[in-house]
Amino acid sequence: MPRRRHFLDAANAPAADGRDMRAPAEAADAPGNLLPTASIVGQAMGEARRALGLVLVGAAVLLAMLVGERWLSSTAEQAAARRHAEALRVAGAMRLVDLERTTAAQMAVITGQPRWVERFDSQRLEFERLQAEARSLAPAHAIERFDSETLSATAELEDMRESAFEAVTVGAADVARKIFEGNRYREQSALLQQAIADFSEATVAAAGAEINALRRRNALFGAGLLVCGGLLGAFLWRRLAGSRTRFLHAEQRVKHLAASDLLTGLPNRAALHDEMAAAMARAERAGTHLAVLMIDLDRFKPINDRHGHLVGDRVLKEVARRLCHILRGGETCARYGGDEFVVLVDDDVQPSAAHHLAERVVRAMSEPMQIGPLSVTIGATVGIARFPDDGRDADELLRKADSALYRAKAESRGGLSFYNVGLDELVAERAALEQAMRDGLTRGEFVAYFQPIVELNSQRVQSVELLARWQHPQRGLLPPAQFIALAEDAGLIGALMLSVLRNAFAELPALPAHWRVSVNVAPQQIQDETLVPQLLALLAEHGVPPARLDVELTETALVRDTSAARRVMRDLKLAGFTVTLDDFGTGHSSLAYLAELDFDKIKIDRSFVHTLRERPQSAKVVDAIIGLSRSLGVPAVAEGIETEADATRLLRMGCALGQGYLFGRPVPAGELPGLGEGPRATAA
Ligand SMILES: Nc1nc2c(ncn2[C@@H]2O[C@H](COP(=O)(O)OP(=O)(O)OP(=O)(O)O)[C@@H](O)[C@H]2O)c(=O)[nH]1
Repeated sequence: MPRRRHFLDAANAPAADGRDMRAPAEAADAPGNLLPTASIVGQAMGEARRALGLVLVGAAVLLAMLVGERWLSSTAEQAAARRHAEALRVAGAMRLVDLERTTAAQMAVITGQPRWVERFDSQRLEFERLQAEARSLAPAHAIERFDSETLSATAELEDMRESAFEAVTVGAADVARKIFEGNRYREQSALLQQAIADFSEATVAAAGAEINALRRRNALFGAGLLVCGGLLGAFLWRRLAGSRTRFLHAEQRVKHLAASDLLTGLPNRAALHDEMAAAMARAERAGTHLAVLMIDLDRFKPINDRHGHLVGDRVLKEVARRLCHILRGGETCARYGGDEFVVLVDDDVQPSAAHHLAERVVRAMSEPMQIGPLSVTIGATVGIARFPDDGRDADELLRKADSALYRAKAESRGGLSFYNVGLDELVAERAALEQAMRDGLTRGEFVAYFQPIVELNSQRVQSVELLARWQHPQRGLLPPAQFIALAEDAGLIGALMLSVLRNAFAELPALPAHWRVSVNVAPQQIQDETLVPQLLALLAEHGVPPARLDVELTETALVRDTSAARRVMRDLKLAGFTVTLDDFGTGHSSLAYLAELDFDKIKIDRSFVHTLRERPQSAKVVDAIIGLSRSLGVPAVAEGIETEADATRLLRMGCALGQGYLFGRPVPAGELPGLGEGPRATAA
């Protein structure tokens, strides 16, 4: 199954919420999808702002922690280093003072001089001060150990020194020496010195350990901070990456919306131009062909008029859906504006393939659409232009496709046409004519002509058919064949009918009061719900009773939209008009349907009357129509009677009324009375 797509597939832009833009109608159905651009941008900006805020807060917290930790740890480390240096100094000083004190004691014993005793005493005091200082620096376990190890040795050494110094004082230096040279004194001195060394070492080691512990803690804290920073960074990175992704999605979505038609979800005109430019550049390089199909819906306006714009919108969405459904790879579609769509075929397309695709489009559009409880039928006409033959840029190609569409519309709704040389002039000419017609309407250039309809048995005028003529300022008097189709195409037929009717009503006082006036209503007007109210308003304006107006509806118009036909028939009859079935025999309607519509007259198409004598088939058809009118209880009117023989034959066949050059050509109202003077028709 080939892939269906439209241009925005190229952008491959899924909505942030996951909706697939390849389902145009559904996408546009989603509530809140009409103006989401601002909120999408706002959302993404909010996300980005929040993520940035988090980054800033995270970075500030990390920085504060880092700075605080650096400050605290450097302060603690400095204090520990100070303590360590103090401990080293005090330990050294203690060893020195202990040495000096021991030396002073030895000297006191050796020399017997009391000044060494005094020296010893002062060193002892200094040692005690240093010991107190060391205690303030030493860890508790070292103090405890020192105290327990030195308590007895200190006391014993004190006693021995006391005894030795007393002996020195009394001149018994030998006794003193003996004490100092004794094993006990040596043991206790060594023990005390060892304890002092251990104590100093433990104090210095404790200070060093404190520094090391601080450094370890700092290293751990730093590592922790690094891990936290890393985690926070990773978290923030993910948040940032997430909001970046959302931002990119939002950006894509905004781009997508800017390039798409909000109602149908299809690419819009700007996107179409971009896509065409890209496709043309590709085709130029590859030397291939492109085709552009300009599609205009037929009879779409009456859907809006009759059922409202919401139904019209749903029809447009259904059109978009059907288009997407029938397109294949290399074929893309866009809404060009209003009820116009464009299909671009980027597939080295040959004319026959473009023709085939256009036919598929026309067929798909003419299938009835179910819109809620309503079943509506529209149609489509297609104009085709090709690259590079018809145009070398997007604007030119679209213009050519539009010209082709214009001609296709002019020829027949539901048709298709290729652009060809000379079409531009034709289109320009039609556009000029259309403008002239609009100007002519405002200037009242459309005048009323009347053609009598007579009773065939008495040849008295029974009514007159109102026929429009265009009093063109340069081209003179133009017959309806030269402007009615254009007026229908340009949507001016309603205005034209009212303008001619207004002129006709102004002439009515000059005509016999019992002459009725027949007016033709175009097929499009059947769908116009304002038709009957407008007619009534015009009649009221001129003081003409509705019973004086006979409305002629063609069989073809009645079969095109049967529900509109039933409604307009009902409204016309309720308003008091009579209704004639025009051009009967050309529209393939069913008899049951015609019987149901309750006509007041049936007109036999002139093509049967003209060939009455040459073609037996025509005589049979005319006979059948007259039989039908008789069985429906309404008179038949034969159009286009030009000879006496035809008039006589038709009368014999049972036809009650006739119209044609035999009884009078269409003339201005002022010339009608002349007919009454002639032998064939007399005003009653
Ligand atoms: N509901 C709806 N109607 C729209 C939108 N855009 C344009 N239109 C109507 O579409 C109609 C297009 O006019 P026409 O092309 O003359 O209508 P039409 O009946 O298809 O005429 P033909 O092509 O001659 O058969 C106009 O009445 C616009 O108001 C839209 O988005 N929604």
